[in-house]
Amino acid sequence: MMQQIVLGSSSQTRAEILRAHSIPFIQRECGFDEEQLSLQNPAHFVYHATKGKMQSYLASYALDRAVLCADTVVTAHGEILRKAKDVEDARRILERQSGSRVSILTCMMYKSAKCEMMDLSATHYRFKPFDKASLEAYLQGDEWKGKAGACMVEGFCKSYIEEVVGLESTAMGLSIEKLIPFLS
Ligand SMILES: Nc1nc2c(ncn2[C@@H]2O[C@H](COP(=O)(O)OP(=O)(O)OP(=O)(O)O)[C@@H](O)[C@H]2O)c(=O)[nH]1
Repeated sequence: MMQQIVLGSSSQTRAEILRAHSIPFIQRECGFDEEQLSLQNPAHFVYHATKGKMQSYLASYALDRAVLCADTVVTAHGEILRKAKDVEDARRILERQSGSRVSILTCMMYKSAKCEMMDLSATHYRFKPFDKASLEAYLQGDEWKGKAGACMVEGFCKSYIEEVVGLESTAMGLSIEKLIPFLS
């Protein structure tokens, strides 16, 4: 029986990925504010955000269970695209990705009494131009909220994928295939 871990993240997507792989977990917030980071390099950003989340978690909780933290950003045209502030911001962020090459970077840090693991992976897409009416319909809903780049590679973006290099799980926020070997 796999040991229960702590998902140190409020992300529903990450929780769904763990559930889909039958990994027992409880979810705890880390309370780290990424807004304090002013890093332009996306890899540096997700690394320091994940490190901050892990440090914040360990300052609040004992290591009674293994803990997993992660951070994800989208980049397009050299710009880091994070979570949209409102629907206008979501429209701007998604239009930057339409018909473009987009990379989604996820950093994960896992710490247990036995081992520590850090993984930083990227998944690269080339999207066809987004259909304007479909984009507006997507923006009228709530699915884009709380998601890096307002995008859903398994949802709205899926039909526009012309090329992909990397794991879908990385693009969704948790490179699960890289984590599983470390789980007891
Ligand atoms: N469903 C889905 N979620 C995505 C996709 N891309 C990014 N996300 C989610 O977007 C969020 C990125 O924001 P983060 O700051 O890394 O994490 P968070 O959701 O704020 O949660 P914390 O770990 O508590 O900070 C995560 O929840 C990712 O799982 C995607 O293509 N599909």
